[in-house]
Amino acid sequence: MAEKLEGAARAEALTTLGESGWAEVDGRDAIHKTFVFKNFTRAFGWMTQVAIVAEKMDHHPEWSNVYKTVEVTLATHDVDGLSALDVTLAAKMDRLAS
Ligand SMILES: C[C@H](O)[C@H](O)[C@H]1CNC2=NC(N)=NC(=O)C2=N1
Repeated sequence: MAEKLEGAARAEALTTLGESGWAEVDGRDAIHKTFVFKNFTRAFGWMTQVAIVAEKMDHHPEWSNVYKTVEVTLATHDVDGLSALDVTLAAKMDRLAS
């Protein structure tokens, strides 16, 4: 079971994530980022790669896709907030998009 990210560890993680465009969601302990790709094929290809990573982690994004844009929200439902799993998945998403 994941542990809820709190205190200094949470603040530090949010600072680092903020540098790559992740922001806290209003009214919910979750993070959000908008990924914009060159075209639909790139966006969907990235989603496919992320889906495999997410399934291996047993940690799944909330996301939607319109053409070349993917809106992503990450949270850990089991703890009703953020955990290290969200930080790890966010970093993997960034790396696969770069
Ligand atoms: C039973 C299963 O391991 C859990 O429901 C997993 C699946 N994927 C998950 N994904 C996310 N984002 N949060 C969770 O708490 C979560 N829990």
